Amino acid sequence: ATSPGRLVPYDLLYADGVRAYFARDWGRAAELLQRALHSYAGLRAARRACRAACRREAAFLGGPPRAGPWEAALFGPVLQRADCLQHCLGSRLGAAPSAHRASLAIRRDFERREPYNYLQVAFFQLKKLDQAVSAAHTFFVANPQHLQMREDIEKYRRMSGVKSDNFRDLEATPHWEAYEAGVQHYNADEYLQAVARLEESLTEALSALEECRALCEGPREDEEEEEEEMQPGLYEAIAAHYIQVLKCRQQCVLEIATKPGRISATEDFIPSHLDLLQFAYNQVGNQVLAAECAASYLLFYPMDEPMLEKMKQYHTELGEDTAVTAREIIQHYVQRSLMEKKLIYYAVEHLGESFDDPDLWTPDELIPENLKGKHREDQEKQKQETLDVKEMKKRGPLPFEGIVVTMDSHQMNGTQRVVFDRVLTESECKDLLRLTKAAGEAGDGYRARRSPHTPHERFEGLTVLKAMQLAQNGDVDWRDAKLFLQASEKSRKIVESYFTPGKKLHFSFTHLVCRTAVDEEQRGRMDLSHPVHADNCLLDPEGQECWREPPAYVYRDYSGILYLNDDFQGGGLFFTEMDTVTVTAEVRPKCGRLVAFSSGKENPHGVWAVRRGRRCAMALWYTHSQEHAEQERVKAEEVMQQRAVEQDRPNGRERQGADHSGRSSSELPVSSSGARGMSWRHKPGSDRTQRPKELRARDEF
Ligand SMILES: O=C(O)CCC(=O)C(=O)O
Ligand SMILES: [Fe+2]
Repeated sequence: ATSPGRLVPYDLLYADGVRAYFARDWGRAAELLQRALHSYAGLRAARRACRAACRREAAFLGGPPRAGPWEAALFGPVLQRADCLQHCLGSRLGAAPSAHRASLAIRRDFERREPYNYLQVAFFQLKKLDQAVSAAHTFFVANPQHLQMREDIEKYRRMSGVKSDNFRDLEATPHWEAYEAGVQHYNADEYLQAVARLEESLTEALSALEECRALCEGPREDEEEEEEEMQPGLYEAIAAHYIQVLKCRQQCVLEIATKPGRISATEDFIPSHLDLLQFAYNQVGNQVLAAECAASYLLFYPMDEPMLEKMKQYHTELGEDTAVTAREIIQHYVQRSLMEKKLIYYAVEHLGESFDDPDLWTPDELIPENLKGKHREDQEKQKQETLDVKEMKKRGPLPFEGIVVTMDSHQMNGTQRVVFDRVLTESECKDLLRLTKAAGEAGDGYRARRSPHTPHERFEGLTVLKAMQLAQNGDVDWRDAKLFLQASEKSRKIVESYFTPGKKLHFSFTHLVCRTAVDEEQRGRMDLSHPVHADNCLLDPEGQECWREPPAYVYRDYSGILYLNDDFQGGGLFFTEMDTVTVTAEVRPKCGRLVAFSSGKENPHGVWAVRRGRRCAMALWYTHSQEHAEQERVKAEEVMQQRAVEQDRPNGRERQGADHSGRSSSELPVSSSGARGMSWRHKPGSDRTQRPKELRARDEF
């Protein structure tokens, strides 16, 4: 069955490979699984090649499209193409194409890169560490929510024999690699490199798009049989088929704009390339290319004011004689897309078809009346996001020197997220850690309890007022307590100036929190240190909604976490999509790092298990609402003030505690420490987070 030119169906190889895997025959499993992947790639390549070839042939045989109803012009070519495809695939695959039709379950497995999950284990057992690592990484890229694999990857990272360049994505799409590098350079103001990588990404994306489009053509021999109730006539069948193809082609935009492992696409992928390139070219002094990108962008959004403004500017700079035209490839892209959309919308209006337009730039006049409402909504949403991005560029300087923005929303795949570094010095972190220690040891029962979130950790929390009270009692150092107030205030200023310049942000709650791994209770642990939640609403992952109602702290507007240390294992903060399982960004805590984000449904987040050691951070919540401003802080500041006054007296008192005016701690309002609601289950039990299950026999496929 392995004669050259003849591909063994990948699902057969896969099934055998998985059987060998469960028989712990690692050598055979690895070989079969690799061959399955190879076959799968071969099959896709054959399809691409045949579709491209048959499209050319059909175009040739069909001649130029005749005038008249568009359906008629396509009547002949579609049938010819179907014939051509069968023939081409048959000769390339060495068997009837139907032999390569795998079940939906298996196709899904391959789309999710499941074979790499098995391969990783097999290679590991064979002590082929390099290959195990790249298989693990390849799987993980497409399945970032897979807890088991995450652990394996962490283990690999700690192994001495593992080189960092083994963490390779064997299925990486070139345009995504280039795009991410390009955007990173762009954000770092490295415009030369940005231009190079973004051009590369644009070229690769357009070529991936062509490949994807080619896969839409011809009979869809890889589809489940569609159960058609009524038997349509030939004419209707071909029209329906043709619309199918067009829709499929249009959806390709989404496919190239979706990064493996993410569920939603980066919207407006192609135009956004042009926008970024336009800016970057201008920055490096290449106005000609900047103008060309601007003109190309305007093909998508002819009325875009800022871009029209730039265009005017380029015209002036370059002289009116210099002709500025859009890129040909983009012209072609837009024209073709518009033509296809027109046909699809015609069918939507007259033939009862439905269509989810993946583009946000589709001109209004193309969209049938009854669909306009939804389309407008989408466009509004997109506009808001574009504004967010532009807003970002406008952000004023941070109110403190030395602080850097390490990651912004874009790099964190979301909205209203940011990471600052160097908010605290090492010595300030040390002082604050000492405060947490001393508070924990203070003899007034303020001791670590089981975490409200997990039995595998202890949880200590200290409020600002409690810190002041401990200082008054002489349990902690006054200066450390004061630093607690100051550091949190500094963070507030940073967050305010970054997210809401000119609009006052009040504290709503301040909590210095340590999470400590309970020794001996970490084995087989699958839960999180803090389950995925949003800070101001109750996430409902099934309904994809977030309820702004008690017990959620609905008045919170922004959240900040200021980290104090990194000498622990696990404990990373991560963000997810609304589904609570698709991880979109991760932040590794370390001294002086402040992560801040809006508190709503756009920022579900959680904390990975703390597996060893103690993780301390200041959790900070802010609100625009004066009436929800943190009362404890007002009192804490009063205590500070009073202390300062007393120290100024000629015979200033002792360093700490001696002036305690007889108030007992119980008279002070006690904060509601600990559980802050919002404890939606993480779903480690779902299939996607487990090892692959045994496959069913092939005839059940
Ligand atoms: O400690 C962290 O990194 C996040 C904690 C958190 O999300 C919370 O307390 O609401
Ligand atoms: Fe939170």
